[in-house]
Amino acid sequence: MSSTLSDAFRGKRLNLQHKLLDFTSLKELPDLYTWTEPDEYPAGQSLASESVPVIDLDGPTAVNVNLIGHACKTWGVFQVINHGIPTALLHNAMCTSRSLFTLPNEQKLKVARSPDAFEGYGFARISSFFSKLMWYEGFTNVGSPLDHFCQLWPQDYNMHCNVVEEYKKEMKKLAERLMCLILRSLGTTREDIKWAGLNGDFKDHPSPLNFNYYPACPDPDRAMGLAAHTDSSLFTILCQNSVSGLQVLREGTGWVTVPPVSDALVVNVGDMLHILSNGLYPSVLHRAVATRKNRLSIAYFYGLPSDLQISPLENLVGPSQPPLYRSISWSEYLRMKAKHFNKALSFVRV
Ligand SMILES: C=C1C[C@]23C[C@@]1(O)CC[C@H]2[C@@]12CCC[C@@](C)(C(=O)O1)[C@H]2[C@@H]3C(=O)O
Ligand SMILES: O=C(O)CCC(=O)C(=O)O
Ligand SMILES: [Fe+2]
Repeated sequence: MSSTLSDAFRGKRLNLQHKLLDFTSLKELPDLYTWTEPDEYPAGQSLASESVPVIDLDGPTAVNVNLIGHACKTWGVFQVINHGIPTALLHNAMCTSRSLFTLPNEQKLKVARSPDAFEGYGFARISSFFSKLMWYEGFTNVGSPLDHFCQLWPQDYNMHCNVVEEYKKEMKKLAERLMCLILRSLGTTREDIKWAGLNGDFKDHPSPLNFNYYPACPDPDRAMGLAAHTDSSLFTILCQNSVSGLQVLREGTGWVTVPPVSDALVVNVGDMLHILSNGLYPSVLHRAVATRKNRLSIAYFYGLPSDLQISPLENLVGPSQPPLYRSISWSEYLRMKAKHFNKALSFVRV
């Protein structure tokens, strides 16, 4: 990860001074975890006609493009099946994640994210915007996981490193494929976009991986897994285990659950795609609710070369549709997000 990206979080103090809880032994919700933030949004009605689109990537490409465009525009989220990532790899990545979070606290704390750092183990990064803590543990990886994994698993680090490296390689391939489809759905191609690279290869894409763990909660209705937020990425590819907890905000409906579908991956629109599409594909507000069962997810944030300036696509702006956002780099945007959280996009609006 380039230093400019990690700089985004420099000085953003996280509540790491709080003692880590041994979640497994708790029968009641400690006060610090009793979520008191008012929920501004109603719970969604699960109408059969209103479920998050599931897109088969094995289908004819022309269909995918339209379906993907429609899903991005109207939902900001969709699930993909037949995406080409081996089931065994998804399973192994989940096993590595489970193995990480079930290590003793002293072990996990060896790789604790320091207040200024980008990578490592800790509370939800967005904790600093709330007075209460989330029922959550996370681990962020950007470059090679070797240093951290050697400390976590002095014996087995190699196996876990291989899994994570392979997972990131496969995610990158899928992300590039999805990006092409998304660009086509916006009426452009990656050949038309300079930053996509001369050979059509997206170069130097820092794409952080976030391992998320929501331990079984004794009182889930009064706790919060991960509070409502949008991602800063172009889009995020999320692998979730079989425990449901992810919800997206749907205009006119409220919170809608994204049900775990076997072997499917969830794709959600982030703020950089919102800017690139001139607001046509809005980034989706989402959250993870606390549950009575252990829940795991792995988020791959498909980013942009850190210092590259992006602005709304040329073919989407004109005299009748001026650009709604100024040009900005991902590293500058991450800095704004770390400061203004869910209001960051409004600071980029012209
Ligand atoms: C590049 C990143 C995006 C992210 C911050 C991170 O360094 C890795 C974690 C990501 C995450 C996950 C939870 C919500 C979020 C807003 C946060 O604070 O950390 C996102 C960040 C983001 O998308 O801006
Ligand atoms: O765990 C989930 O379902 C959501 C995770 C998430 O939103 C994130 O990592 O940004
Ligand atoms: Fe997210």
